[in-house]
Amino acid sequence: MSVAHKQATAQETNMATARHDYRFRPEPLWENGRFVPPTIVPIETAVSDWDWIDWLRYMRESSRNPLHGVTHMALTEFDEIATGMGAIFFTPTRPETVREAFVEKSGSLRHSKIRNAILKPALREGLLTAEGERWRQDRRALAPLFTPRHVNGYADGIRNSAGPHIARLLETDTIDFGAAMVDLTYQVLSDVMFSGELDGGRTANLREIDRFLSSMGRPDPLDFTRLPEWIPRPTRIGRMGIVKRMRRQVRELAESRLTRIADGAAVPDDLLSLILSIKGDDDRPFTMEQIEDQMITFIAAGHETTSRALTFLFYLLSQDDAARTRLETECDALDITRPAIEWAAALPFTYACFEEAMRLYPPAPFLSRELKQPETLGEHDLPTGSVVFGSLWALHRHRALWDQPDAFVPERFLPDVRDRIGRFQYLPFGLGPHICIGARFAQLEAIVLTALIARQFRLTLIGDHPWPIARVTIRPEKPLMMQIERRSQG
Ligand code: HEM
Repeated sequence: MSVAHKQATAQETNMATARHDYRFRPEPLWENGRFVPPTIVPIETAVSDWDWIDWLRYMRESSRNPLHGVTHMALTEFDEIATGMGAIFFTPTRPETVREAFVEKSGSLRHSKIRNAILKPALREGLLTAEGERWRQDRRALAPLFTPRHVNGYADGIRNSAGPHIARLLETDTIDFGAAMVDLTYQVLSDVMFSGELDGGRTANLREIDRFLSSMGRPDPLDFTRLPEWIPRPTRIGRMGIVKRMRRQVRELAESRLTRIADGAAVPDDLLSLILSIKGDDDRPFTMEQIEDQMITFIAAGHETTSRALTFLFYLLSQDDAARTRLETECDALDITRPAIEWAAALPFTYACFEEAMRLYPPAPFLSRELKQPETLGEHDLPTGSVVFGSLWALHRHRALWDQPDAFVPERFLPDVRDRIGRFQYLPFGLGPHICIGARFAQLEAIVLTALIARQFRLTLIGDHPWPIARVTIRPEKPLMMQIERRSQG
């Protein structure tokens, strides 16, 4: 019996007697020789059949875990439209409609209120949250920092930074692997972007960032209403202290760098120095506010995403011996004296595993927008204010787009068959004008870190299977406990 069928049966039983059981958690299983990790069981009834109790429960559960907001209909049919609580919600899942909405007609979209409510208090006018002319100018100014030439230049920096951090983090018997990956990607980013000067490598800072991101990423129930953004959200009160402290640290570092530059002293050749040297459209350098916003944004957008992808990748490998052996064999054969930029080409299966992990657990799962003018998307005429919800979770697991949609099948991403996957059905880095500016950096970093870890260590799950929960990123709900076995000297 397929997972979808099994889950459907469980649901039907529930539906006969009660409302949707948001607490139901299926067991992991093997299906047609493939590992299927436990995953969210979506609500089956059509939104049009819901009464206000269904809506209240849906809002409460979606606030606790936004993955519960993805309905069975979104996973099985194309372009779900729902009306409720005075708003229209449109979830494009036909790849052509996804392209139409986020590329061709992206000019009709703005970031949604809920996205702004979650991200803006901390990121202010950083690239992830800015819009209109401000965003256009900043994107143009920052784009050169992420060209292939620049990112390739970071490759050996990533590799040199990662080695000692991996040794420090994984030289132990058991570990919360998710936390270790957050630590690792933060340290690598901090080294490459700020030459490790941001916090002098203090993990206290890291813990704060982690706490801040996990609290920031949870929508407040009031975010689902039409109440204006300036009305304080109860669950967000008290979180801003962390943001203020981080901003102060970032400003102090930027100011001390600027002083050193003005004094003619040598400064590290890193991303911060580049940000401090770029000029906007008006030929002026970024203001201190802009620098703070962009640096906080790069920290927030740049380390958690990659760490989640690695966390789920190593979890999936820990369950699939054949895939793990193949990946280890490939990584063992790698000549690590070669420049890191050449590694990806030598590791096609490893890269396929990374892509498949991001299909099953897209680190940034939702592209949340609303219409700023009436627009036709797919077959629907939508009024101003309609929510356009790009659900990478639904797209990546859509029953009509993927074979064995919930199973771990890395081979589908191998180079000889990769082009069978439609351009607009797999979008871990988003699409359109707001496509991830750091994608190339993340791909490079992920392959380097995966190869270095897999050559030296083997991880075995010793605790519960991870239950995916969406905050800003998809993360395991509880610590992902792994046993570590040393394989080689690296
Ligand atoms: C596996 C790692 C990553 C994933 C899956 C990822 C995913 C995404 C996605 C889906 C978006 C689009 C959001 C939207 O349209 O609402 C995005 C935007 C963005 N990402 Fe990433 N990201 C990753 C790594 C990074 C890194 C390493 C950086 C920087 C160093 C970064 C910086 C940004 C920024 C600044 C934006 C906003 C772009 C704009 O609106 O112009 N990301 N990312």
